Amino acid sequence: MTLAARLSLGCIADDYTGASDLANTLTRAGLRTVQTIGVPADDLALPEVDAVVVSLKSRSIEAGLAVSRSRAAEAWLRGRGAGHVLFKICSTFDSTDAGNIGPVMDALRADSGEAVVLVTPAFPETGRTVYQGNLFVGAVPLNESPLKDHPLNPMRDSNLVRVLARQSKTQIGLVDLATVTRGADAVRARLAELSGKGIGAAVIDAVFDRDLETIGLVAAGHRLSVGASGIGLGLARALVSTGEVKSTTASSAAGAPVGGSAACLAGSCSQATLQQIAKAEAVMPVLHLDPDGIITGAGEAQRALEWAKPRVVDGPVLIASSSASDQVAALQARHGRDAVGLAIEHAMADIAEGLVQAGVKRLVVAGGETSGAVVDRLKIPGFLVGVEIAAGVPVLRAVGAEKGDMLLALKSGNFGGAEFFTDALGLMR
Ligand SMILES: Nc1ncnc2c1ncn2[C@@H]1O[C@H](COP(=O)(O)OP(=O)(O)O)[C@@H](O)[C@H]1O
Ligand SMILES: O=C(O)[C@@H](O)C(=O)COP(=O)(O)O
Repeated sequence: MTLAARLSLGCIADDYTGASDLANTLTRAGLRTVQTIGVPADDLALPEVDAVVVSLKSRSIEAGLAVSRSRAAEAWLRGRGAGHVLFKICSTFDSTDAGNIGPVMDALRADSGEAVVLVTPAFPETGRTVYQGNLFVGAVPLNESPLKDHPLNPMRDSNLVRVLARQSKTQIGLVDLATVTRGADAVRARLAELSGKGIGAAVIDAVFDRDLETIGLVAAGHRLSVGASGIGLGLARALVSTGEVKSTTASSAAGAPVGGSAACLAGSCSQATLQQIAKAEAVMPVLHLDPDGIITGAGEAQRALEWAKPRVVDGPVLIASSSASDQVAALQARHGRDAVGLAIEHAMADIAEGLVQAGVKRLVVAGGETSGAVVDRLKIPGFLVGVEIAAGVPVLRAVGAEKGDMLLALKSGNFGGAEFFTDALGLMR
């Protein structure tokens, strides 16, 4: 692997869609960036880069495992010279009280020797803003947004100081918007004050990109931060403005067309994805899987492949497991939340594998956990970032994949406009 003399930014993302969102943001801000799946093998050939985003599937696994995998990624990034490591979490702070943001932050903080960690999931471009420590999704607080019904990480408290305090061993402070608005020195002074009180992490308000630029300037002087693409934007702009990184115009890494057939898989049950599936019905064949059939082992994946194979030769198809929140809740009540999630992810991976064997080379996947299961099954070790389809979702070109050239789009459940599937396929040639 070829890297710049010293990696300017190391990132650990807790899911694969989140990683591609961050890699997209860093690329657009001028950093040469690559997304790897897990810690890359030494023989993975990658171009020279300023930033590496190591993708983990650690958002919804047992906390101890999330900690050990994140620490291994951090050690690898530090070993390549990364002075700053960003732990990329979801812009909707997806995690239960038994969740992993706090434990991973605590472990990375200890490893980094960081006094006080900056934390913000703000990502204004996608409507995620933080005020007085409360996360807003568009116009509503997190606990009133559709995230209250997320299948794996239902978010019922919008106050992130409280949410993080329930997960972390350290006390959590707040840097409010008034302080951020006064500039980097005011933020530094507030952090020093919090640190003096033994507070080990601070949620920082951010409403506009300019707030994230201030935060980025401060964060760049630290060893560790926690947040979504917004703080990535701030860090990237700080690295460019201080001359640490020479800005590079985003190249069209999607490069030459790959051809082959195209397919879409949706495992996200978010309102945005449900709407995108409904729109897709008008323009491509759509198969709705029977989620109960998947769990009771009734050969749903095989049935889906038999349906899809004759159709993909004529044009793209979409296969979806997604259901509305009341049906998700009913299914989980019958079979258990984890069993449902895992069984459907496994079926989606089976379907993706079968589709690729049948000649699919362009694949759109909706859902973070779903994307993780699919990419792992396809044994793709990394991605280069291509053009942006929608905020937070780039076209990705697989590197080092056994199956050869492939283009993917890994869509966070919540991202993209109503016509997302068509928009994506239009840019994936
Ligand atoms: N019909 C369904 N009922 C219950 N759970 C489902 C259904 N379809 C998919 N799932 C599961 O819901 C979870 C969705 O998570 P994810 O793929 O991360 O989407 P998002 O990006 O919206 O968070 C996955 O574990 C998936 O297997
Ligand atoms: O920050 C975000 O919102 C996304 O990058 C993200 O993490 C996506 O997670 P999923 O919604 O589970 O795909």
